[in-house]
Amino acid sequence: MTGDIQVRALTKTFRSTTRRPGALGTLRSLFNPIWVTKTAVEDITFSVAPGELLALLGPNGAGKSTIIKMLTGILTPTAGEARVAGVVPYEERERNARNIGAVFGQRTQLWWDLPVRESFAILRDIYDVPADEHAARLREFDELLDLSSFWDTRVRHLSLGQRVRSDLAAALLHDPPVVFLDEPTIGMDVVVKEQVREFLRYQVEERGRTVLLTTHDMTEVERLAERVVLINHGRLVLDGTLDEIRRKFGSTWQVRATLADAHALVEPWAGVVLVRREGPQVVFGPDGPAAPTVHQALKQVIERYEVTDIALDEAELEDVMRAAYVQAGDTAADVAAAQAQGG
Ligand SMILES: Nc1ncnc2c1ncn2[C@@H]1O[C@H](COP(=O)(O)OP(=O)(O)OP(=O)(O)O)[C@@H](O)[C@H]1O
Repeated sequence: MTGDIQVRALTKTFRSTTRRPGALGTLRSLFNPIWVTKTAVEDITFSVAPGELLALLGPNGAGKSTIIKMLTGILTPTAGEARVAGVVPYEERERNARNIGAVFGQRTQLWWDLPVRESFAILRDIYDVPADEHAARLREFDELLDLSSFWDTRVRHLSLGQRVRSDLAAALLHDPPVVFLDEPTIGMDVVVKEQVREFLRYQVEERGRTVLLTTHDMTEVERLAERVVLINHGRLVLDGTLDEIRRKFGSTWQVRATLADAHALVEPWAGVVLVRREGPQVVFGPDGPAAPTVHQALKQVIERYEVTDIALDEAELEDVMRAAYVQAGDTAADVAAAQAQGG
């Protein structure tokens, strides 16, 4: 089972009408509407390898859902193209549907008035899954998601956590190689969140599924993703591994060391400040744009001092991402402005 996602120069603009102010204006707008164009996704290119989990991140309104809607075949791009497991989703919606599973944390795809297990049976028939395969997969999902404790309950009576676990199982029952998850754990308690993350990790690592995940939860990104794509105002601002992004933007590290000699002379050096000192305990931090990476700093401390213990605190991913948006976003804006001026 393999599936990859290829997105090239993908663009989506929405055209909608807006009203003029006042009652007369509203009336005039009925006969002579004002059209406005909104570019939700602009010239986005990225790919996800088979068996990889990529987190697609960005602030509210950045364009994440619009990208997922094009990849699931719900929307057709204005320009550019996308392929999911070799299929152009908006040209072959049915073929694409067999290759993908999708979970939208904010709404269910299940039949509201039916017990969960009946929804599963309907999906088995829709996707022509052999009965023994269906039963085996359901057993596997039950082990990881504990579905049997509530699968005879009507969907409308499920808690949020139970509902999303059911949605996840429903999305994967036909064994799709590619899975789209739009904020799957939003509003869940920590225990259920962790259960869902374990399930997703299993699906990627053991079942080789390709996953595109959107989330605002940085703990989730840290637990699940190796690579992230950041978008802002519909444009791609960054594509890299978490390590690369931390190295580039995570400048708020601290290195804590215990010196062998409690009275040793300690002085800052290029790009590094002494944050605190209490006897043998010293804490170093980054100083300015020329600061070393956390790994370089660790090495420099060991080279300079005889230490009996050393530890490092990395920046919270949330802070790293904020720095990435600001710095990478500015760079992207500069590049776009230079291109617009023919520079
Ligand atoms: N059908 C539509 N018509 C007009 N504008 C739209 C439509 N769908 C989305 N947009 C606009 O496109 C932009 C991107 O929206 P999108 O839902 O993709 O963002 P998002 O990154 O998923 O945000 P969130 O994190 O809030 O879910 C927004 O400015 C939104 O208002």
